[in-house]
This record gives sequence, structure tokens and C-alpha cells, in this order.
Amino acid sequence: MSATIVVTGTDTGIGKTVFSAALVSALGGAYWKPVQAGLSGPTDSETVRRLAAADRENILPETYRLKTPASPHLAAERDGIEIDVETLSAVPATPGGTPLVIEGAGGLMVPLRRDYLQLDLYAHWQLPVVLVASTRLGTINHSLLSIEALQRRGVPLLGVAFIGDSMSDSENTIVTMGGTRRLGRLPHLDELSPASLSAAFAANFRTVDFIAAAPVAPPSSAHPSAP
Ligand SMILES: Nc1ncnc2c1ncn2[C@@H]1O[C@H](COP(=O)(O)OP(=O)(O)OP(=O)(O)O)[C@@H](O)[C@H]1O
Ligand SMILES: C[C@H](N)[C@H](N)CCCCCC(=O)O
Ligand SMILES: [Mg+2]
Repeated sequence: MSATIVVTGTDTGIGKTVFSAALVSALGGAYWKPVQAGLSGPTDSETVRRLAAADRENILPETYRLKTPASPHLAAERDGIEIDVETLSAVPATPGGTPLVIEGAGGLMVPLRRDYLQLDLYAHWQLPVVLVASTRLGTINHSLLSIEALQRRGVPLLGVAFIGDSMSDSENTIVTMGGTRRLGRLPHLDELSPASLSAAFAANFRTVDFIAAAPVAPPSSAHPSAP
């Protein structure tokens, strides 16, 4: 069983927090946002707590709370600090050993420092990753680039969670050419509430895919060259 899942995305603002809340709720799990950049308005931890109707103890404290809503490396510099990667190298324990959902900041190639990417941390952790991707035009490129980056670094990829209206050709193209699987698609919800979100997750994903399935091993050549 995968007790810890990393939620990454093809971009910032793609739906990682909303998907993480749905997953936390479905798993009865805990949530950790290691680096929060931007403190005005609800933080991602606060949003997950609300949308997952999670107990306070299941929202683990962020390791870094940075004021500026920017890339973490820059937000840290603005706060006059440098992110110490060592402090992020071990994943915190959860109350009662419940499953843990970890949400990154933005996408894979986002720097935590000027010499260290978020992807470097994921390669170190070797935890199964869910890639959250939009279904809108442009997603094939962003998704395949993200998948290739994960595969090149040997990071286990559980699959892709799509967000938005159905675009079956884009979704199939991404998972087929990327050598991974489609975990489901969360439609756009006009009203985001704990009830609407958990109903949408239950209707479109299988919780067992996140707890029982072995991550898809990164193939050495997911996209063979054309003859
Ligand atoms: N399925 C959905 N239905 C309706 N709104 C959504 C859905 N998914 C995401 N959103 C909205 O889209 C916006 C961006 O989503 P979200 O905050 O989850 O992105 P993110 O990838 O976590 O961004 P960040 O990189 O800042 O952490 C938010 O306003 C959120 O409420
Ligand atoms: C501030 C924002 N909400 C995210 N947490 C951080 C996004 C960093 C994106 C950096 C980039 O890819 O240009
Ligand atoms: Mg977020």
C-alpha cells in the first residue's frame, strides 16, 4: 500500500489543491504542503482543511511559510531566507499513520533554491506521484513534458488526474504516449464544497487506485522514435 502520495501538476493554478482535498477526503488521510508561497488569502492547507472537512491535526504544518506568492526560491529570498533542503528530506509522520497527501508548489521544475528543483526533492523521496493536468488545449505538451521529466529522474508515477471538461483524445494521447495511466477526471464544479467535491471524486476516480496499485514503473523508452 502506498501510504504517501505526492500531488504535482503541469503548472501552478491547475487544480492540485482541489484534487488533494478530494484525495484527502477519500483516503481519510492527512495533508502536507511543505512550502507555501503566499500568505494573503486562504493558504492551500486552509483550503484543503475546508474542502476535505479534515480534522485540524490532519493538516500538517507547512515547513516553510513564505510571504510572497511567487516561485519558492524567490519568495524565500524576499523573506531573507534560503530553503534548507535537509529539512524537507524526510516526510513527516501522520497522526495514527493515516495516508499522507503532499502537495508541491507549482510544477516539477519549480526551484526551491537556485540550485535545487522541486523535482530533485521528488527524485530523492521516491514516493508515488500523481500528475494533475488540465484537459484544455495545450495540455498534451505540458503533460508529456512533465511525464518525461519524472521518467528521466526515475520518479514513480501513479498516473494522471485530469481536471476540466472531457477531452478524450487529449487524455488518451497523454496516457498512451506517456506510458502511464488515467486515474480519472474531476469536472469543473460550479459549487466547490466538501459534499460536491467528494461526490465528484467518488463518481470519477477509484480510491483503490491510490492505495493498492503499484506505481507504473518508468519505462526506459515511453515514446519510441518514429521509424
Ligand atoms: N474541479 C474544479 N472545479 C472548480 N474549480 C476548480 C476545480 N479545480 C480547481 N478549481 C479552481 O481553480 C483554481 C486553481 O486551483 P488550485 O488552487 O487547486 O490550483 P493549484 O494547482 O493548487 O495552484 P498552486 O500552484 O497555487 O498550488 C482555484 O480557484 C480552484 O478553486
Ligand atoms: C504562488 C503560487 N500559488 C505557487 N504556490 C508557486 C508557483 C510557482 C511557479 C513558478 C513558475 O513555474 O514560474
Ligand atoms: Mg495549490
